[in-house]
Amino acid sequence: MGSVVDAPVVVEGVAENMLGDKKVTVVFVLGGPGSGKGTQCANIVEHFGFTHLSAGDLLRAEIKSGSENGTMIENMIKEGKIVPSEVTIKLLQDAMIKNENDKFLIDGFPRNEENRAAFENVTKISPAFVLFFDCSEEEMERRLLGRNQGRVDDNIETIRKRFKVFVDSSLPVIEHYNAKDKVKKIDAAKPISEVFEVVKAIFAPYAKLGIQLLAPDKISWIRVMEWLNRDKKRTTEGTNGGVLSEKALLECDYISVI
Ligand SMILES: Nc1ncnc2c1ncn2[C@@H]1O[C@H](COP(=O)(O)OP(=O)(O)OP(=O)(O)O)[C@@H](O)[C@H]1O
Ligand SMILES: Nc1ccn([C@@H]2O[C@H](COP(=O)(O)O)[C@@H](O)[C@H]2O)c(=O)n1
Repeated sequence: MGSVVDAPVVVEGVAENMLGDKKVTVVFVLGGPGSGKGTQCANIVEHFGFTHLSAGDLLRAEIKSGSENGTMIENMIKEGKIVPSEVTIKLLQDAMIKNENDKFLIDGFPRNEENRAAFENVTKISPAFVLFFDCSEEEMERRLLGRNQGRVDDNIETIRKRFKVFVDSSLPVIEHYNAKDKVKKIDAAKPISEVFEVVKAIFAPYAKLGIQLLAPDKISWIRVMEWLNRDKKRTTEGTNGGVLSEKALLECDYISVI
């Protein structure tokens, strides 16, 4: 019996974009403060191999790093205001370039129309889709006041300001993508595990398959991985030099999909 490895499934029609020389798939994760974006992103990372980039976390790290923008960013966050786009976009872009992954969850961005337009102009990236965690202010307020992570903006005064910024500036971004049929709205008021069941169904095309080598003497992992990595569509060449589809590969007697 051979060993087990994760292999990606074919994802047809998913938007892929350019970041310098790098092709990436981006999902924007939006929703009000405390709607559960970060919590669900952690689940998606674990199950679907995305890299989570939280705009808020990147800005907080920038404050800690002692950067020249640190004081300005800290003041904006304390007031629940949106930091100028060029600052946040630079942080996101650098993080994507540095990371070897090609699938990113961008959480808490774009926060306003300026964020959105500037990101598209600078990176030429448009999202494959947008996850929108929909939750009442009453529930979000309860969660934020109970979060207990020492955040300077988790106090009732700043929370109210953040709710207003969300309604005035962030909802129009969601409406923009909704008009393009790119929004997947999720009822985020439910318990964490129930929300993730819905998220899971949305990300199903990105699921990883386990593959088991049944006859390691007849087929090597190197050969299988060569086939799977041949190109993005996972069309693969057979040993006879012809073209072997992924379906045929997965039906091969020497391997099984688990
Ligand atoms: N579905 C849920 N039900 C109850 N509590 C939740 C749920 N999802 C997240 N929480 C809790 O609510 C708090 C806020 O969640 P989280 O940090 O994921 O929200 P967020 O949308 O990322 O917030 P922010 O935009 O302020 O960063 C956390 O303490 C988290 O454990
Ligand atoms: N695109 C963004 C994202 C965040 N901010 C600022 O950070 C604060 C916290 O963001 P979270 O996503 O972690 O809740 C937010 O209130 C803004 O002040 C931003 O400016 N631009």
